[in-house]
Parts: sequence; structure tokens; C-alpha cells
Amino acid sequence: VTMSWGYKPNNGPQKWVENFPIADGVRQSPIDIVPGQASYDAGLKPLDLKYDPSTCLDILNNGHSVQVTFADDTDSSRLTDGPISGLYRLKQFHFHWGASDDKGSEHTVAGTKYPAELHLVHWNTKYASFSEAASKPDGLAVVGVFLKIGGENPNLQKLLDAFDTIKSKGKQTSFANFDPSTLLPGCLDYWTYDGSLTTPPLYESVTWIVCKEPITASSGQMAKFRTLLFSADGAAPDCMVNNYRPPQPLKGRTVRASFK
Ligand SMILES: OSc1ccc(O)cc1O
Ligand SMILES: [Zn+2]
Repeated sequence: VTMSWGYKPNNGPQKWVENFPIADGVRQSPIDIVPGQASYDAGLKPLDLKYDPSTCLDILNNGHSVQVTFADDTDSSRLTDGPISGLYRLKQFHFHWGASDDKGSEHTVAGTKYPAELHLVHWNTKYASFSEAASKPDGLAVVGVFLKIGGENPNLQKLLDAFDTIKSKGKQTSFANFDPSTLLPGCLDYWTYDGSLTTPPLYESVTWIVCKEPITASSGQMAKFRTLLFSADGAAPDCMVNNYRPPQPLKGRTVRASFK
């Protein structure tokens, strides 16, 4: 039986190019961000993020990550300004994390790995839907937020409390009135560059907006992420850990900073 893509040696990031040749493309993500090599751009606007908790629908284990999905039939939860033009609607957010606190993020900062990374995925409303936007060069804008080990994060805990009901692949449960802005750092200084989805199909459609300031999670909260399973109910339990793609070649791209 053919395996679908994953994060193991036989179906992981080193193998994705076999079914998704764009894996070796010119604007792949994630990357290692080297602050000293980023160019400050005074023309970059502050991010304008406005989220409506009533657009929060459900929380899902999709077999690759845990994902919270939003109603995107109106402009209620959206991103404007920052490096983008126009209005991008929030579709979902999800995470990437490691088997231990010393790794897990996709982007790295001068080689530093964080224990996890949050991705808030938005699509350009110049297109009719997320699916249409997902393959366009200006289709998506993803805000990345690093997680570092620190104090207990009460906002993150609201998500973690739902994990027992979505332990295995394909499980989904309703998840209402969650405000994703509670997962943003106080300072919204960011780096931005043109990149891709970090999971197959790896479309080169993402304007990446990576926040400089991490949010915190306790080590116990990180352990809770690791109780999720890649595997479906009834299959041999396979812990959902190390669901991160390593940094990809920059291939001449410029990383801009919104801050000095
Ligand atoms: O893992 S990254 C990623 C995954 C799915 C998506 O729709 C957008 C993304 O940036
Ligand atoms: Zn992601």
C-alpha cells in the first residue's frame, strides 16, 4: 500500500521531491533567518491583524498537525498591511513541533531551533477561495510565531484541553469562540520573504511574515503536543512529533526586516 507523505525517513522531507518536484524549487520554505543579513525596509507597514472569535469553527488532527479552522465566508478575521497589499482572510492555524524541547520549529534564527512554531494561514481575497489562492504566487500570507519554553501559556492551554478528543488522525471536534490574537506576541516586529507551503504540495504561494518575538509555552504544555498521534484510531500508535521541514536553500532571496 503506497504511503502518503509524512516525516519519517521513508516518506519525509528528503523524499517529498519524488512526488512533489517543486520541493527543489527557487522559493521553498522554511529558511534559516540570519538577522544580520536581513535588510531593514522602512517602507514595510505594521501588521494589521483583526480576528473575530465567532469565526472559529473546529479543531482537527489531520494526520500531520493539529489545525484550528475558521469560517472564511466574510472578512471578519483578516490580515492587511504589513508586507502585503489587499486583504487576506484567516483560514486556519496549525503548529509544528519536536520530540524534545531542543527542536521543532521550521524557520530557524541564525541556526537556532525553537521547540515549536505556529502558522496562521491567510488567503488573498483577490481570489475566490483558499483553494484557488493556494497555488498563486501572491495567494497566501502566513504569519509564523515561535514558541519558546517559559511560563504556562493560558491561551494555548485552551487548545491543549481539546487534544484528548482529537488524539488520532481524522478526529475533529467543534471549537468555538477562540481568539487567535491571544497567541500573538506583544511586539509584532517581523521578517518577511517570498516562500512556500512547508508541507506537500509545497506550493510557492506564500508571503512569509515571521515574528521576531516568540510566545511562551511551558515544557509540560509542549509535552501535551507530543501526546497527539500521526496514526488513526486502531492503528499502531505513532506519536506526532518532529512534524517540521528543515530549512531550505535561500537561492538568492532577500529577507526584509520591519525593524532596525
Ligand atoms: O506548513 S505550512 C502550511 C501548511 C498548509 C497551508 O495551507 C499553508 C501553510 O503555510
Ligand atoms: Zn505550517
